Amino acid sequence: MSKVVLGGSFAGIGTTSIISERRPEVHRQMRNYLANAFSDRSILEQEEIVAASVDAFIHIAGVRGSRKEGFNLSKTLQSLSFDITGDLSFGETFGALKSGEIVDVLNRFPILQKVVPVIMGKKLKKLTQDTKKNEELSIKAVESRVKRTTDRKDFLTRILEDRDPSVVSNQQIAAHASDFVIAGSDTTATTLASLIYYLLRNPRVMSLLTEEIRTSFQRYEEITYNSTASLQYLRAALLEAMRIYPPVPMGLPRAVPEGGDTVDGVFLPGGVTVSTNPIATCLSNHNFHDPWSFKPERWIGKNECDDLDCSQPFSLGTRGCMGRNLAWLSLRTIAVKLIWVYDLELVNSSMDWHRESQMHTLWRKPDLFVRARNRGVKHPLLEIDAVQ
Ligand code: HEM
Repeated sequence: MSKVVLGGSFAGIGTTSIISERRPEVHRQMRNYLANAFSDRSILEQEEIVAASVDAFIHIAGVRGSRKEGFNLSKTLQSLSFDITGDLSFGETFGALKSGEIVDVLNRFPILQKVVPVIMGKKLKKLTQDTKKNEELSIKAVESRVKRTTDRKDFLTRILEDRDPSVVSNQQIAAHASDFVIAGSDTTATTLASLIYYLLRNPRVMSLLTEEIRTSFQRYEEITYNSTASLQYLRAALLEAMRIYPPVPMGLPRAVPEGGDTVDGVFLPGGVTVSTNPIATCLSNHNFHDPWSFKPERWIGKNECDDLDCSQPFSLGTRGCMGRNLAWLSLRTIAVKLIWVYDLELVNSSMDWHRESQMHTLWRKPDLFVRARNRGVKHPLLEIDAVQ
């Protein structure tokens, strides 16, 4: 059984959701009726919606990143992942990338205000504290998506297809939808920020990954979920980024079942809360050789030095991440498109971004200013005169 982990929406108005629901049987039912929205088939259908936001991000990276002062990659990735999860969950984009302001998103979707200030810091909290709206706006967004006749393939497509409205209300769907944004946006943005930071601090690794990416594709349009699946060094670099900087850094609480149980040779009475701390397991030299070094090679071929199973960024078991297919779609296509088009450079090369990060349930990530220079790719998307 799990406690509320990354927030959990709507509990205040009597609706539990996939993250906040604690009764195993009810939670299992929820997972069953949501599973279809996250299947491999659904991910392929959702790819077009995801790609629209990724392409907007690639354009913006070129416009803003070509300046001497660079652009804040960490914040822009946060906006991108908000737009992707919002678009899939509520049937409309939040527009965070274009407006450059996550505050606008929060005013439209106040349910997110509970968790986002944890991630983004006090300044944001102050900007949004006057908004007294409640969950109604999220429900309205779902209702309007339910009424609309559309052939767009988002999470709601499958959820609505499979639902019995007498069992799963619009309010229930809105609660899940808010959870998807909370669970899927910061985690994806964090992994990519960690990846790019560590690549820029490790030129050898960056050059191997760049070689793999640039020799695999002739045209931008070839970069897809399926075509990036065979990139072994990319997969390894992403796994290493999630090991060295776990996107969900807190120990996820689990209750020992009634009657007690034995964990690692120690008997624990029922009801006791246990957890495994990802930072401790991923950065312990008992589990990983030279744990503070960024070495994608750990994840390739035979490895007798590391206990790779100690890094479980998506967790395991009945509460493990439902969105991992979607996460891989975003992680792979964003990283590949960025590196295929641009040569990247840290603006402040002496900054220790990892050391300056703070953990407040999730990560409070410092700014990460990066320059992005087009290596000579010609594509209408990359013309620097439209969106800024
Ligand atoms: C790199 C990206 C991601 C990472 C590292 C990640 C990690 C996790 C972790 C560790 C959990 C487990 C919580 C627990 O065991 O209690 C979780 C749960 C969950 N994740 Fe993800 N996640 C990612 C992306 C996504 C995305 C893109 C979505 C969908 C929009 C998503 C949806 C969910 C949901 C719905 C749950 C709750 C599952 C349940 O309680 O049954 N995640 N995620």
